[in-house]
Amino acid sequence: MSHPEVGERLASIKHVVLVLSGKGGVGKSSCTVQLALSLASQGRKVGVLDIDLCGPSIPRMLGLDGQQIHQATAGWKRLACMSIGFLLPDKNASVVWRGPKKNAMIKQFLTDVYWGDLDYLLIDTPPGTSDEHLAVVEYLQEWSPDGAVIITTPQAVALTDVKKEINFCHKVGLPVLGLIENMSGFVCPHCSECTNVFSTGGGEGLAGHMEIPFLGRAPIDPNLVMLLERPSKRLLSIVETYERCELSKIFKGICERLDEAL
Ligand SMILES: Nc1ncnc2c1ncn2[C@@H]1O[C@H](COP(=O)(O)OP(=O)(O)OP(=O)(O)O)[C@@H](O)[C@H]1O
Ligand code: SF4
Repeated sequence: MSHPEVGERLASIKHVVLVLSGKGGVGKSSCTVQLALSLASQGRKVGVLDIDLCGPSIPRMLGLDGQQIHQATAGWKRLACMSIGFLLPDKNASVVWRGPKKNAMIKQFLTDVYWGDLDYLLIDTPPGTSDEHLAVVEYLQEWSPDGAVIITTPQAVALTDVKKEINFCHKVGLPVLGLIENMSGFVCPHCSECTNVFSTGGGEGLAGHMEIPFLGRAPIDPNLVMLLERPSKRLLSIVETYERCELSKIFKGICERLDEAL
């Protein structure tokens, strides 16, 4: 089915990138947020669309829980966000919907939200391949999204699911822009010794094997947890706080490689 209204609404957006993960809890939403913060701190206009309808975490991570405002502009910096989390009566409300209702919600997000000019629209998805993925891929089909970034942790059990995710992308004709290995070791804040809690290098090996770009590896960083658990109430001040976090240097490199892949 044709969806020209989606194309019209997204016409002023340069790049649309989906963020996917095979398994839950590997840090997909926090990597989406870090990509957004990193791009915003480089002066890009960034929007984040959260289509993890049953577990939206982007509003909480950006400190927007319970707020109506979901866009902030300061000078050249611009960060916008849309999530079902803004539409629920409270943060403990659960969404128990079948496929057609989820599809309708995603279509509404893609046709009704006015983003204005954006350099990047990052779409955070649920783990695995579900109704939400099929819906977003179908609605974006004619408009041709740039592709997908896949998040994994280094251990074998997560990597098996990543192969499935890559195969899904191939099946639906979604280019894989690259892979990020998250939670790749823990750097001790006292002695800077790196302990490979979940082993390391598995993501890079898999990327080589599947012939997709490896965007980089991000270690476990307690400062990120603090940043995302207690974000500032001003949307753009989280960009400034993140710039002081060690992980921001790593994500700067990841964003540069993402730019190259685009
Ligand atoms: N590199 C990291 N360093 C420290 N904590 C991290 C890192 N990456 C993710 N986390 C933490 O791990 C938890 C899970 O991350 P997140 O919610 O991003 O995972 P997810 O893959 O999106 O989960 P879901 O399956 O619910 O969509 C969060 O509390 C997050 O702050
Ligand atoms: S040396 Fe080992 S135990 Fe000591 S602070 Fe570093 S990681 Fe922790």
